[in-house]
Amino acid sequence: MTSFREFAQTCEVIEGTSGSLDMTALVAELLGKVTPEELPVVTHFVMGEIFPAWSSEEIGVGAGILYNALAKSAGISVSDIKELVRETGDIGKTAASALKKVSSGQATFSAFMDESNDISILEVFERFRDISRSSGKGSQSSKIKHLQYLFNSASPEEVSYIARLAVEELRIGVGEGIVRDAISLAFDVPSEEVERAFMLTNDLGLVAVTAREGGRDAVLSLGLELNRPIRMMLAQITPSLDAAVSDLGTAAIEWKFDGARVQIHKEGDNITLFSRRLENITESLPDIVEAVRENVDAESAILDGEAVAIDANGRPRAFQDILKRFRRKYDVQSTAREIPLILNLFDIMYLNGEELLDLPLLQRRAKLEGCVKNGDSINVDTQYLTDDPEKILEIYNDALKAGHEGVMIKNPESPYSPGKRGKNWLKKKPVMETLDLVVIGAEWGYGRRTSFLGSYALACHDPDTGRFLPVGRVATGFSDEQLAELTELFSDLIVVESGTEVEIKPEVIFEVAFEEIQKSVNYESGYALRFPRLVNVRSDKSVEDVETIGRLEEMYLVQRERN
Ligand SMILES: Nc1ncnc2c1ncn2[C@@H]1O[C@H](COP(=O)(O)OP(=O)(O)OP(=O)(O)O)[C@@H](O)[C@H]1O
Repeated sequence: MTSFREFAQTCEVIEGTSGSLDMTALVAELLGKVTPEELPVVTHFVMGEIFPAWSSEEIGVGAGILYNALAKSAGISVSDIKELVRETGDIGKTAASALKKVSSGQATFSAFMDESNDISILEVFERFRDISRSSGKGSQSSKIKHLQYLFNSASPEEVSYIARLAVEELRIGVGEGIVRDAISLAFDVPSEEVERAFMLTNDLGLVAVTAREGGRDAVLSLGLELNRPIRMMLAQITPSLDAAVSDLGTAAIEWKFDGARVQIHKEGDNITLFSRRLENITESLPDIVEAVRENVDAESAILDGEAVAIDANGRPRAFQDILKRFRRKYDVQSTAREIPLILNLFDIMYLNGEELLDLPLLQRRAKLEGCVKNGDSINVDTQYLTDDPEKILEIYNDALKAGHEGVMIKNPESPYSPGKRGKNWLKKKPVMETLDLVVIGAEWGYGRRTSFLGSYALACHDPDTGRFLPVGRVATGFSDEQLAELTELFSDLIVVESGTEVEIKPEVIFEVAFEEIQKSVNYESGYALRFPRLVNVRSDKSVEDVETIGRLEEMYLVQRERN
């Protein structure tokens, strides 16, 4: 059994390390020495996660609960905790400093002194799981009690990482890339194979355990499983239709439908739907479930498509309307009548027990067409095969006339590459690209807007280190009503508050339009946005979808080519 103390010590060393190779080696060493039972937990913990991203379990601890638990454990007031947060600027340091005062002043924390009383990694995990399962009336105080137990059982050094984990922000700079490489190093499996298994299972904990127990062969044999979502294949922007044709030659052209992505798993009559964030959204979309049950002739299948909210004339409605359907928990049937959907299927990854990922697109397409009967709410649209830019332009204009976004230009020979954004799928839209960025901070307004959070600090993602890198702020594009809604949404996500500035747990994604991406020394990402404005709050996307620093670079280069 490994103590949480050992985990905390490794975190401390990693925090003081900057090179990603050194970090990878430290994580590999940690993964190599914990017990098989602890391995999945540690794999997630080290990335600041408690449960795998696809899991429906959530810890649900915000600043309010955490401050309360710390105050109670340290025997000081919540405002003292807030004061410490202002001083230290970090919840981990706050926790350590609040509890250090207690441990040096009183003898109540005798557990620190005696290593045999060390709390284990699994005990910490089990408490977190209990917290996630506290629900309904009294759940707040039950969560506080569990946290108090953890704080009171740990040393100030450990407390720092328990507090950070409780809000799922470990801040040691370890992201998916480093954990992937660490699994590869620790258990001697090539990194690309670890990556592929991850894209198929969405769970690095599972991949780590498999690699340790069965080595390379076992990792290679990890495959698709019905009812476990796989990462979606993504598209790259192409600056022009001509450029796309010169990249791909003869290409498969489809409309780029204006809706939201859905991955469908069919196992007999049992249908499960996953959103772009890989959340299970089956309950919210009974009409799609029914359409798949009636119109997909397959014993088992995994399908990919875009659900579009349509008006009385069959034209796509505003994006916000589709979000009203996704993840809806009440009034599901009446909302389904108000906002009908049509599911446009465009890919198939699995059919009747056979994995299709490595089949060329055109062969997958034939299988898709073979098993779907088009109907009012399900459709496999026309796919054109051409290398003529004029013809593609015509299809593109038709898509826009019908109210859709543009076209997808796909390599007819390409496999389905889960989680990849590459040249095999290109997209062309008329408007300037928007960016999906995560909100990491905000500022309390002034004058009429003092009670609203505004001027949101935005960041992109560095997959190598797992860190979010600031790219600037967005302060325009908000109505008063929206600011009120956002203030409420963010109130549970505030991690640190200092004067009018607040730091926010990275969870909410803003889709932002802008005039231009500029190089900038003012922000850690090295880029800044000219005239950013909010287009949509993308509650269908998660932090995994945030633009990477590499993509910003790529968009910067495309923009330079265009101008
Ligand atoms: N025919 C189609 N084939 C593939 N994807 C399609 C198609 N029609 C619509 N889409 C949507 O386009 C998206 C592909 O573009 P991209 O990979 O850039 O995702 P995105 O970041 O959601 O982009 P956007 O914000 O432009 O929709 C898919 O996620 C899917 O939701």
